[in-house]
Amino acid sequence: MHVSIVGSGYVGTTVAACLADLGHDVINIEVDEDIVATINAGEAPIHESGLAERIADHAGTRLRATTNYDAVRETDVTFLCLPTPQADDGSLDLAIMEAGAESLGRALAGKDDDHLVVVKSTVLPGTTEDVVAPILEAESGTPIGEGIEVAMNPEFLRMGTAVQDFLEPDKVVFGTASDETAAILRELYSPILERDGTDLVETDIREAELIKYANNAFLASKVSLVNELGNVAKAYGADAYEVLEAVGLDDRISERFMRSGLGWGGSCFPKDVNALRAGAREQGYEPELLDATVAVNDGQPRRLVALLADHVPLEGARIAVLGLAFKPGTDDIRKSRALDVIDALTARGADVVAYDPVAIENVRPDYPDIEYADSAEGALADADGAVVATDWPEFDDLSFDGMARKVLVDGRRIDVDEDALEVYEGLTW
Ligand SMILES: NC(=O)c1ccc[n+]([C@@H]2O[C@H](COP(=O)([O-])OP(=O)(O)OC[C@H]3O[C@@H](n4cnc5c(N)ncnc54)[C@H](O)[C@@H]3O)[C@@H](O)[C@H]2O)c1
Ligand SMILES: O=c1ccn([C@@H]2O[C@H](COP(=O)(O)OP(=O)(O)O[C@H]3O[C@H](CO)[C@@H](O)[C@H](O)[C@H]3O)[C@@H](O)[C@H]2O)c(=O)[nH]1
Repeated sequence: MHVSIVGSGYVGTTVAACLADLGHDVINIEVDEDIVATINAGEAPIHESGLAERIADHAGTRLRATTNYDAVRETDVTFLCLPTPQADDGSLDLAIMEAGAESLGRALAGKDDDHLVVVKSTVLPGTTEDVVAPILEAESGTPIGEGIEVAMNPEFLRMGTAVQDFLEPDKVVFGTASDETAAILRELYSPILERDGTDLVETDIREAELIKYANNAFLASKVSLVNELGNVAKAYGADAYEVLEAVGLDDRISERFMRSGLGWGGSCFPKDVNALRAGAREQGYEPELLDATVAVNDGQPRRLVALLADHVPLEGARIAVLGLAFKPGTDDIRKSRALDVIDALTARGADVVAYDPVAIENVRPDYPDIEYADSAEGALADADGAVVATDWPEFDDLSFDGMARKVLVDGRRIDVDEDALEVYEGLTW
């Protein structure tokens, strides 16, 4: 099929390269000229395992990129993969989606054959039908249902494993208003749907939109519950990891997403949980559990720093922060818990020396006054204490020999030789 993809960030680039790999003819429409040039040169604009090879294989043949929305006219289906950020008050900001829908609608004006517009961005229930569809209709002059159809197909990929998550998903969700539309999506996704292990969910548009939020709210709340149980375990002098490993053996609970510690960050959980909270309030419902999910998450960095302060007077102390990315395997620092740890340490007068294998340059502009080291051991040298904020595998089996005081507070349960330390404290164990 001929497919256009509007927005070529994490989701748009991954989906485009993977659909090209599945045999479709794909064009990315992107406002950033550097991204367009990078894709057309056969290179990946972001780092995701398996992405560069796919772009190199298909660029110039089945995969192209352009800044010109008119390219959608040569395609049958357009995916909107635009950002849906958080507004200052926590609610969902649809300005970029609206601008993209306007450009797309204008480009579709007078197109002869039928066109399907699929919202892949994470949007609250009603957005596709009540915001995107009316803009498309107004700008194209074509009534929805008479040449232009809309659908919603949320994306569940994780950063770091995006290509694999897209090609080998647990589930694919189609939110459509007609079986004809669902049939187009089934054809587009057919190799993925045919593999063992992919469940297909066909539902209405509103449900598809909410499935994405419910999924992220569930996972974020699971980690917050695990963290709350971890804090209780710590208060009792028990090891939360042993407790939760046993709890996870119950099929109804599952052993995945059970790592307690500093909590969740990233470009999705924080903004999506907040958008759902704001949306629920707008609908007249008080989302008390989701409020608590955020409150527990916000408390973890402060708890980590308070634990360290029990062992090291922080005023004037040299403290190593190991890990800056919001999780291992990425240089993304958006809403990383490590930044909250740095804020709490500097507020208490500590001198921070930070290390991360890939994320330092993303932190430096906003934190020009802290020190950066080029290895974990470099950060630990002469430090009066250290904290682990991201569970990079390279932090396993660290040497603490150079530390002024061998005090480590671990927010992520890395593998540590506790005997090599004067003090080792886990956040929840
Ligand atoms: N990143 C993830 O892991 C992930 C996973 C699932 C779903 N999502 C959701 O998918 C959506 C996109 O997320 P992302 O992480 O890919 O965002 P992103 O910020 O990485 O990429 C968005 C791209 O859109 C481009 N863009 C902005 N305005 C444009 C316009 N008018 N026309 C064309 N291009 C334009 C930007 O330049 C950017 O390259 C969001 O709703 C997000 O919540 C993200
Ligand atoms: O047991 C766990 C698991 C995760 N985390 C933290 O949770 C955050 C999110 O991790 P992860 O889900 O792996 O990262 P994302 O790439 O943000 O992916 C999430 O957000 C995406 C965007 O919506 C969705 O598509 C994915 O399904 C969803 O997992 C990170 O800070 C992790 O450190 C924990 O603290 N403990």
